Amino acid sequence: MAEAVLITTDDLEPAVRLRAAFEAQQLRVELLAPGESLSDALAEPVLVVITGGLRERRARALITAARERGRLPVIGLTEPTEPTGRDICRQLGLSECFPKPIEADEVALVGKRLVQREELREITGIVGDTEAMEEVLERIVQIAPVNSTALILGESGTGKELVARGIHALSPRRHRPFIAVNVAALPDTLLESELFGHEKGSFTGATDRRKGFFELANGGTIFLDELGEMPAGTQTKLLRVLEEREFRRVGGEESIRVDVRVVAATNRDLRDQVQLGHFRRDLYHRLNVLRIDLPPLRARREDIQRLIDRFIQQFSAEHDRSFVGIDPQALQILIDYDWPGNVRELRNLVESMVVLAPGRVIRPEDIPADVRYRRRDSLLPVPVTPQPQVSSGAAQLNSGASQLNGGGSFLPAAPSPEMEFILRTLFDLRVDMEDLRREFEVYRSRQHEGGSIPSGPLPFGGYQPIPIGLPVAVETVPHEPEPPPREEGTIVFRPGMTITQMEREAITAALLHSRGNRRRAAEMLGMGERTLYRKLKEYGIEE
Ligand SMILES: Nc1ncnc2c1ncn2[C@@H]1O[C@H](COP(=O)(O)OP(=O)(O)OP(=O)(O)O)[C@@H](O)[C@H]1O
Repeated sequence: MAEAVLITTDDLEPAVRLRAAFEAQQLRVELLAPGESLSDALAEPVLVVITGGLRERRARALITAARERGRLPVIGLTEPTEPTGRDICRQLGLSECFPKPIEADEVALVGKRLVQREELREITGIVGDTEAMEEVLERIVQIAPVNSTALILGESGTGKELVARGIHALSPRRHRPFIAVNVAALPDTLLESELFGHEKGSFTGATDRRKGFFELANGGTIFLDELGEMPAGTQTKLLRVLEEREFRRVGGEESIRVDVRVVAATNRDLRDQVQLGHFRRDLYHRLNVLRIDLPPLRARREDIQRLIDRFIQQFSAEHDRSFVGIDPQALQILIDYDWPGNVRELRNLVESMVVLAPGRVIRPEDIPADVRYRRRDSLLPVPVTPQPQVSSGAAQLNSGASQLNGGGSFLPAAPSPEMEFILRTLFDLRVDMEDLRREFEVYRSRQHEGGSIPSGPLPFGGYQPIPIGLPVAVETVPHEPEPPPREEGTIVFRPGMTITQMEREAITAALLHSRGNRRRAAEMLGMGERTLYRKLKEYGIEE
């Protein structure tokens, strides 16, 4: 069935002008006569425009029917005498409102963008209804049709590649190749030849002439992920491609011209990299023309439930499991968690729970301990022994901090002020002890290295105590004990840990030990750099 914008004829004059304006935007239009509903339309609606009587029964029925169809956007035209504005618009369940008399071209432009936003969600699978994500989608729609370079900034796992794919998919280049290159995953020695190709014999192993990604992407888009990791020599060559649209293959003399749109992304602060002299200032300015900032997941917690629903649906189908959803308490734990690995971490977690959870609903006990223990708003790292009967003396102490759920396990609730005071004091004490212990170890290791022993007081101040109110947990659920704090370069085995969890620990420890140097970390772990890179992504490990 063809797709069309449905315009009601409640007010015929603007309806006719809007039809012409939408058609000028290459969108088909169908007029909906008074009394006709969405199901009377011959075409599949992609947008509904209600030209009058917004508070009347028919308009309300159309809005409800649009909602029932998922995400069908609705624009409403308000009378000059009617109140208008974003709040009114939301109250009425409309995507956008325009007061009469309207500027038909403006309404059609906004309408087209709404249609494209939904198209974008469908093509890329981007989930997010928060204002921050709506803005991101709007930016993609604006940026897509032009040819300029685009820069996407955001923490790892926030969806930068999805956005880059969205820009390509809505652009006139969409029928040409989209090539994604992860700059950090390629060793420096190979990067240039992978990007720009090489001539036969240009280096050991170059047995043939080979085209690089820029040539392969000709006419399309190249996505350079983790651009902040690009070595200086390659940055210079990239700048030349951006400015002159040409380059030479490694070991080649001939200049090759290409028509490639560059979309770059990084999770590093490129301005800092410029200040530190690690990134070319001119390249930064060349790239920073059109920019999209992706918010971390913890800054848009309202999207978490939608993402979980989407991933449960997706992975239940993929793994042939009949999952129906998530228990409200489990959902709250996931909403409260800080998601350092962002959407990727959430996606991986939901997949593992869909595969491993015994029931058809994700329950709090299906959530791995490390996620439950790092809850944003929990209070303390003190495990409280669970009390099976709430009537005992110990349980009374506990009762302010927990409530019994239907399944018989204790769930954290706000502790009483006395309880909170006691637990906070214990926590402070623990932090102080931890600081003392670390300071003492530094002192002792200096002594060991034969360095001068400070005669004054011990060098306090080198460590940041953990601020109160940060992710620490009062754990009253009768499960795993609280994991002991990690020391730099130490892997702690806890009973119940899986090989995967051990591997995650080992990778984190190796990175700490190598101060973030991936190559050294990979060597220590006896794995290839690419494998390490893949695992960092898989486990959502932040460096
Ligand atoms: N808004 C979103 N809706 C649905 N899925 C998402 C969203 N954001 C990210 N994802 C999913 O999370 C995973 C990571 O996304 P993506 O690779 O685009 O992140 P990234 O920011 O490019 O990460 P990195 O910086 O590590 O390369 C992918 O599986 C992607 O499909």
